[in-house]
Amino acid sequence: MPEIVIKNVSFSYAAQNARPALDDVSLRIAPGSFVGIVGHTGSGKSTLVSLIDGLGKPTSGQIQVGTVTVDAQSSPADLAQLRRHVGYVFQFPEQQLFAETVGQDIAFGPTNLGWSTDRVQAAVQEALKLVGLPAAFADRSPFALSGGQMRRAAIAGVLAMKPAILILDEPTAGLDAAATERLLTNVAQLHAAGTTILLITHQMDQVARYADQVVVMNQGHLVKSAPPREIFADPAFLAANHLNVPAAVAMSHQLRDAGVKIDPALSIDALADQLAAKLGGKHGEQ
Ligand SMILES: Nc1ncnc2c1ncn2[C@@H]1O[C@H](COP(=O)(O)OP(=O)(O)OP(=O)(O)O)[C@@H](O)[C@H]1O
Repeated sequence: MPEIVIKNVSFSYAAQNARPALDDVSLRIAPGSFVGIVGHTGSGKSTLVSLIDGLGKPTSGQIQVGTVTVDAQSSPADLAQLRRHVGYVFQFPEQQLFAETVGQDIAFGPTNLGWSTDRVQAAVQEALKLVGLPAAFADRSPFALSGGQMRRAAIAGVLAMKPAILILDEPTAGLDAAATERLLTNVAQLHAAGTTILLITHQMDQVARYADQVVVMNQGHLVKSAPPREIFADPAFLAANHLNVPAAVAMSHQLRDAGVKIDPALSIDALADQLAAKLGGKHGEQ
């Protein structure tokens, strides 16, 4: 499983840009981590993950994924090497569905990797299972599915290539509560099976529930990389970085850390009571 090491990476979209999209970012992500990447709009989250996927090269600094290292001098072929390890689910991935059937769509990536027909077909079926779609959906038109099902079919196309690192850019945007829950459960299962997850989100409850490391971006800078308990425990830091963490989310995270299973239907008062009982009753004073 590859480690990700980002060393002093800066990136500008255009030389005349007053402010680089990424400014001297350094970060280490251990294999098998679940990383939540958060920050205000335009803070550099998508730019950061797109460089990890080799979609561009750093203006300065280095990105290492496993044994592959890229920098400002790297060739397109070097950048493509990064992609061997990484699957990138773009925002609204269903907009990229194009084939006549779901099966053909999912098969596109594995076929491009040069896999045999049998291996591709097995990967298609496995990917459908991973996202919880019935095997028979392989023969359906992707455009005859619900919005949530289309999203899952598109994600299956990325999973079929069996990436060791999975990037998800706001994967639940526009989904209802049930579809959100199903999708995040799938992602948690992939993580449990060893996949490194990089989740860009504005939903702090998703970070609280799943992430073991939170990367906070602000105006192209990486301002902090730490476990959620550290990030959520500092209201001044949260406010300074425009992170809206409802009290219930912060509390539910502390309870998760303390080993308590959270009932999502609990009111904030009930959560506060549980937290006080578990952690010694100090919470209400903060
Ligand atoms: N293709 C592009 N060309 C020029 N500038 C860009 C391009 N994409 C992003 N930027 C700029 O780079 C900066 C970082 O953008 P980025 O998309 O990485 O932020 P983000 O944190 O992912 O934002 P959001 O939460 O809105 O998706 C912003 O100032 C943005 O305007």
